[in-house]
Amino acid sequence: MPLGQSHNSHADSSRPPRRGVVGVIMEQGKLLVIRRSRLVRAPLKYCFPGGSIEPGETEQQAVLRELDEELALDVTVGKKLWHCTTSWGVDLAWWQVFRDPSQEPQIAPSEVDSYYWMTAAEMQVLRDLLPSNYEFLKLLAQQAITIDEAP
Ligand SMILES: Nc1nc2c([nH]c(=O)n2[C@H]2C[C@H](O)[C@@H](COP(=O)(O)OP(=O)(O)OP(=O)(O)O)O2)c(=O)[nH]1
Repeated sequence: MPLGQSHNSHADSSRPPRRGVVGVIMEQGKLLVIRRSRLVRAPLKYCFPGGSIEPGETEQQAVLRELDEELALDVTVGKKLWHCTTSWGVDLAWWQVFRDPSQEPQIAPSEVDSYYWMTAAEMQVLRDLLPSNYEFLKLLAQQAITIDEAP
């Protein structure tokens, strides 16, 4: 959501908690990481592609839409990897996603500054990662979360 637009804040307890999705793509041991644009909340932070679930959407439909909107990727949604509530009170579902590797991501600059392929270890030492992502990476390192190889 661009800056300046209203959005649901966890300070406003009269609204239901916001729900979001994250799409995790792993290829040859590397994760697809985005750097958020300077126009959105948490500007220039690193995270996985994703965003809010719109009314009437399933989690999988929201993952498909966000990967298309942010990176112009036409993906296949795999298994649900994790679920958490972020420090902002967002109910966040983490899904594994597969792309056709011949399809290069094309960033939507209003939402994404840049993208990177990183190992979990490289990602874990980023200083500007969204907080819940450290927890995700810790569980991945402990093999409490397992990501399937691309088919
Ligand atoms: N995209 C994304 N969001 C994350 C991650 N980790 C994490 O805690 N979040 C939080 C930040 C937001 O509160 C929420 C949804 O993501 P967002 O900020 O990108 O999306 P948004 O609400 O602006 O919605 P949208 O306009 O893109 O649909 O999930 C992550 O790895 N990727």
